[in-house]
Amino acid sequence: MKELQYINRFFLKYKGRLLLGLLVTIVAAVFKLFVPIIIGDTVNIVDEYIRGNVTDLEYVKSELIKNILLILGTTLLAAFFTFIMRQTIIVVSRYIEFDLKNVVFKQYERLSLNFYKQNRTGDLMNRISEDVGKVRMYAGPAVMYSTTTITLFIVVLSYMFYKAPMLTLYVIAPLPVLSICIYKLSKAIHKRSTIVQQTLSRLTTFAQESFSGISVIKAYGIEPRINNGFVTLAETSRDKNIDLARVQALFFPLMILLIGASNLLVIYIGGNQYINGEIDFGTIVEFLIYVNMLTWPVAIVGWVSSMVQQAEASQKRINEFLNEVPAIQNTTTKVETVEGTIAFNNITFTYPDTNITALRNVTFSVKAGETLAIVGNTGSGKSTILELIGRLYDVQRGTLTIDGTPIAKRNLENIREAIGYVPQDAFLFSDSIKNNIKFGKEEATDKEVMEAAKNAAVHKNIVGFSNGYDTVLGERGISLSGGQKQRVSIARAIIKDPKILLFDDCLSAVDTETEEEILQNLHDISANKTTIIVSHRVSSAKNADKIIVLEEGKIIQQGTHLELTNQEGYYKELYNKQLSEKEM
Ligand SMILES: Nc1ncnc2c1ncn2[C@@H]1O[C@H](COP(=O)(O)OP(=O)(O)OP(=O)(O)O)[C@@H](O)[C@H]1O
Repeated sequence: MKELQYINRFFLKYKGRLLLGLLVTIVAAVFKLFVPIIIGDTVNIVDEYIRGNVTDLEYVKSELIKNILLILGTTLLAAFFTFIMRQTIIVVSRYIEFDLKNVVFKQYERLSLNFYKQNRTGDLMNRISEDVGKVRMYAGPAVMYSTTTITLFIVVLSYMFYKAPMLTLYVIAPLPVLSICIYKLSKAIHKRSTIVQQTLSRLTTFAQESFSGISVIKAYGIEPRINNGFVTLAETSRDKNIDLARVQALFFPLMILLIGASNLLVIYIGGNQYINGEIDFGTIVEFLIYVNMLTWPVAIVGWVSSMVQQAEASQKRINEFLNEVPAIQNTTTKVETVEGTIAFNNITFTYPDTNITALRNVTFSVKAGETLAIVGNTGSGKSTILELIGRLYDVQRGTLTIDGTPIAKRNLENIREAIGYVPQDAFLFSDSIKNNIKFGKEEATDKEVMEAAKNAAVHKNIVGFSNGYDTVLGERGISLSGGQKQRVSIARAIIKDPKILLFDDCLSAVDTETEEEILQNLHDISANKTTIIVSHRVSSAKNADKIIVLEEGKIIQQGTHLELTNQEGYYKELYNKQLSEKEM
């Protein structure tokens, strides 16, 4: 229960509703007690009449009608309180589920990129849905059933002992056996359902990947192989489900068996006591109802304890993530304006998860409003520089300053607000093109969206679609070409009107003419912005105020286009190569 202590804060938050729920549960249990008493009383009246102790038929009839009305009234009240009980306790558990999901999601958002490298998406999804769901079962049904059981037990058993102590001892004897059996059965069911869940998730992942990669599967003609893979997984899933169903099928027969045993005891022992004149006939009937009333709560003790165990395991998994401290911390809440001067001073950076040293003693600076281009072979560390500026990772050796202050000492939120980042793989959401662009500025007007799209040279493509800017992208909509995606992603950065623009090789999929158009537009837009363009093309770099050339994490050349084309080296070679390709 140590891990589940985390949930106490939510119990405290909803204490009013919860207390009301518990109170109503107790009242509902007390009302349930009255029905068997009235039934017992009714049977006794009839018994007395049959035995000739009471002869006034009218009196018997009126007593019976009175009792029927009482039973009806009490049952209705018990039902009403049971309804209120569910409305309070179960509703509270839904609130707690909602709160917990939000807490986990917020924590996911706070965690750094490294965390996402170390944990699989499926696992993150499971903890926020499956595990939270299991904890809800503890916060709602487990609390409700435990309260019902405890109250019923105290109320019903005390009354039973008061009415017929010996008979009570006999009839409750099978109940602990029932509870232990159900507990063992619940554990076996839990074990099997975990396996069923795992096989199901493997099956879903397989199907999902097959659908995403359907074009590759068809192009390679490997449908039969994929089909066989699916059938094998489906067979395993079927077998595990059958295994689970077999154990589940034992649950009700076992309950019926043990209730039957208790009923027999009531009839046999109670019958003997009635014959001996120790109890009246109504008590036997009353006890029969009580035994059946107690069986379900007893069975539930086993079920609830297995539910609590599962919730404990799930909360432990959730706590693991909640206790994770984000690698990147915001050290100040002071609101700061960002001018955009960026300086790398002797920075060496190694990725913590792979131990790959991506940058070695890198030193350069860009003044606010200037444009810097970074060129270099693939894997030379270009993207890493942009990631450090966005503080997706913290610098380990050397210093990175923004406007002269080390980046770690600046307000992280302000830094990120000041950056418009276009990643190498443009990511667009399954939403309209307009909303994808507005992602950069939520309150942007349609005119601003169009303006940004024009500057990113994608407006003409968008208006060519039948739904224009409302065209939905992704699974349920159309897919854009690589170049179109890149340009929508550029529009998203432009609309933000940030102080720092970071373009990570985001013109690679557009033709040189469109590239030229976008660069021309950027030139106007970025007049007062610091712009860093990562590219493999000299055409993207040539107009920059400064160009740096990276090789295996080191700066091997830096200067302007003119300076670099006038010296032997990587840049000049690249320039000549791309020039001759263009002429061909
Ligand atoms: N998130 C990461 N975790 C671990 N290693 C990484 C990560 N990103 C990049 N690397 C490694 O760091 C090195 C530099 O990568 P980087 O992406 O900065 O190169 P790049 O110059 O941008 O390459 P490209 O032009 O192909 O995009 C590579 O060896 C790469 O394998």
